[in-house]
Amino acid sequence: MSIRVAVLGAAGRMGSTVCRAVEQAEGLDLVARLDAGDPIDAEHLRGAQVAVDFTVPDVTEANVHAAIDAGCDVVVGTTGWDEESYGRIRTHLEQPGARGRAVLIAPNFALSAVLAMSLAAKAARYFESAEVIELHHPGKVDAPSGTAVATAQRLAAARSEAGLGPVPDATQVDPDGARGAVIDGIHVHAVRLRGLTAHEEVVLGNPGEQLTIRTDSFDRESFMPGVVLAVREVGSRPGLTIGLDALLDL
Ligand SMILES: NC(=O)C1=CN([C@@H]2O[C@H](COP(=O)(O)OP(=O)(O)OC[C@H]3O[C@@H](n4cnc5c(N)ncnc54)[C@H](OP(=O)(O)O)[C@@H]3O)[C@@H](O)[C@H]2O)C=CC1
Ligand SMILES: O=C(O)C1=N[C@H](C(=O)O)C[C@H](O)C1
Repeated sequence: MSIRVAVLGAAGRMGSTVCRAVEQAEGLDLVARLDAGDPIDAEHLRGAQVAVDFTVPDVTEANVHAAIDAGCDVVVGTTGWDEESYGRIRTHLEQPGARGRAVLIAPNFALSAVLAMSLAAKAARYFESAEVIELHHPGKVDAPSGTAVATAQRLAAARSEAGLGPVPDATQVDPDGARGAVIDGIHVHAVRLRGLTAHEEVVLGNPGEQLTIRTDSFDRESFMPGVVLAVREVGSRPGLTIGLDALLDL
């Protein structure tokens, strides 16, 4: 029996790639392509069991609530989530009408990026300094990337667990923000460049040495195995799952 899938943001860069991947995947059946202006309700979702959201940060949370209300499990790749919005999804999933429903939200579905984040978190405790540089296509609407935010949070958590203090930094004068965004104490730098797709470097430094962990998505194809895996698995994980790590046993 195939899993019926709806794609939200179906006309976008990721949504259109996801539509093709779902059409080609064994055991998945693409039943609805929704984009801006389309209501997200049972009628328009056309019997979908899983809705996949690759839209824009401003609307993704509302889409997920609507898809849950329409009886779907949801896989989300859109950025813009934080602890408060995760909390509202958890609360929604505890309501009687939504119990048993599942939502999986991942900042990055590419295997190389998921592994880079995991390796960086593992390495973080051994280095005095840590910074994140993310590099993307110039059509991206948000900065820093969701992946960079998640990476910085994981670096910070690993450092704190290991008892490390703040990263060394003598900067006192920086009127234009040249040191980048600071997320949980980790500096994050965003590059937007024609020709790029999605890339990230985590640089970790000690006296006399540096470890660089780099992930490159040259093509949106790189995200598809992770998205297809999430569509297949989400229904067996009721509640909210954040990140692909759990599905990969990392
Ligand atoms: N987790 C991951 O692995 C990845 C995540 N992303 C993230 O996915 C998101 C989408 O990226 P990308 O495809 O490049 O962006 P695009 O701008 O190419 O696509 C977004 C699409 O969503 C549509 N849209 C806007 N509002 C709604 C709505 N209310 N309901 C349904 N559709 C809507 C847009 O329509 P219109 O243009 O008409 O407004 C557009 O077609 C971003 O947040 C990005 O960071 C990207 C790559 C990988
Ligand atoms: O907008 C993109 O392209 C990407 N967005 C995600 C993010 O913000 O982390 C994932 C990937 O970096 C591509």
